[in-house]
Amino acid sequence: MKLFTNTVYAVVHAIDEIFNQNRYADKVIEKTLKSNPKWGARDRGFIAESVYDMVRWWRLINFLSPSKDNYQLFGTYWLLQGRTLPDWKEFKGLDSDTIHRKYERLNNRAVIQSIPDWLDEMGAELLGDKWEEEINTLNQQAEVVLRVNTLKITREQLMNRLAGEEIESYAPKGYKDALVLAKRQNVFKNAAFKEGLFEVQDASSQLVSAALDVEPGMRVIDACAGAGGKSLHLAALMQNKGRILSMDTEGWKLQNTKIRARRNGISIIEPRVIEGNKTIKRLSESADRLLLDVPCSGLGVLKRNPDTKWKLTPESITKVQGIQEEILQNYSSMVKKGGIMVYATCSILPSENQHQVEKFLASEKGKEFELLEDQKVLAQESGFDGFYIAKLKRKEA
Ligand SMILES: C[S@@+](CC[C@H](N)C(=O)[O-])C[C@H]1O[C@@H](n2cnc3c(N)ncnc32)[C@H](O)[C@@H]1O
Repeated sequence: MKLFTNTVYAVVHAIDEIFNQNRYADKVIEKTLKSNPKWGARDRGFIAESVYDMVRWWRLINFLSPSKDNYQLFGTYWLLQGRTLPDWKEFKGLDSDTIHRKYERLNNRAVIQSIPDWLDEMGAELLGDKWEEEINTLNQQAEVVLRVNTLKITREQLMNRLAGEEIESYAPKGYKDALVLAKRQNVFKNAAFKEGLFEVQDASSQLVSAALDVEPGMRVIDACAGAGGKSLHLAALMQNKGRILSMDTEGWKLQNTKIRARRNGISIIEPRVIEGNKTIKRLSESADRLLLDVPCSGLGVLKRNPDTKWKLTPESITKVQGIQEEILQNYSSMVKKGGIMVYATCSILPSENQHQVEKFLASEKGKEFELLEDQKVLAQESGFDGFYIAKLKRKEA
């Protein structure tokens, strides 16, 4: 593959913004791609993939040929892929054999997997012999998964429509609304997306709304709705009948939910900003179904957001665990007696998952609930993102 100065410059510049200005990789990539409308699909693919890959392998490439110069680091990444470099002055001094020999001699797992030492220790402690395979899987590129908007189209119809545009996909077993694209590509410009026929949502994430067993006509609360991915799915499962209160502490995220609901042809979603405990108290015992898709470390979605591993710290994980605990304690009162509550994270750490549910069930508030089932979705087993989904019932009396 031939390298071009302008697209390599875009990658190097984006890396500088991510690591030196502490910006989110997805936002930086979005801005970079917008900066030059003349780039075609191949250029865009090259930029996005190279930036994500360099972020993913940042510790490893810095170990193999330490440098402050992002061109040199790009060159190391490129050679590590088994590719060759052009004769540019920016790549002077880089030698493929030296880099590969150093790589082959490596025996430190945290460096090989390109993660911080603390994360390797925490993962090994909490996941035992499943950790190595899990982090290995999470270091791979994510597939593009669509969730069919069944309010507008069937999965088969969408598959055929996309195939007509030479976008091949397959229907993964066990995920009834999902389609996986055979080749990674940006589908947000596709007419079918603009018509609201699908959303981009990982297959594991699609298990969350399904676990709530919603029915048309129910009153549902999605208490950490964010941009509304799960709310939209819930609305489709309810055939757009009933009411969904999509709540979040961040009002700007709920604005996105509104836009997406309109595109999806959904009218039953009502966004509501959480302004404090009063908002929650007013909704006491009002929901047939309650979704707590709580903030978490995001360690289950490292494939998609590789920069998470450089932004997280053991302290930030402890902090988010405190928020999860509070949400379980304070928000669970919103579900009616006899109703169902789902607690979900996109984390693979038991400390954010089953340990939280165990702690909740042992507490005074938790005594009113029983655990019906939980799914510990590891990326290595599902092939998709890592998730945790616990389904609890509020006892009748
Ligand atoms: C995992 S994300 C939700 C993703 C969303 N459900 C979706 O499917 O797109 C967690 C959300 O919880 C929100 N959040 C953080 N603290 C909260 C709190 N105390 N109460 C409610 N939401 C909170 C965050 O703003 C974030 O949008």
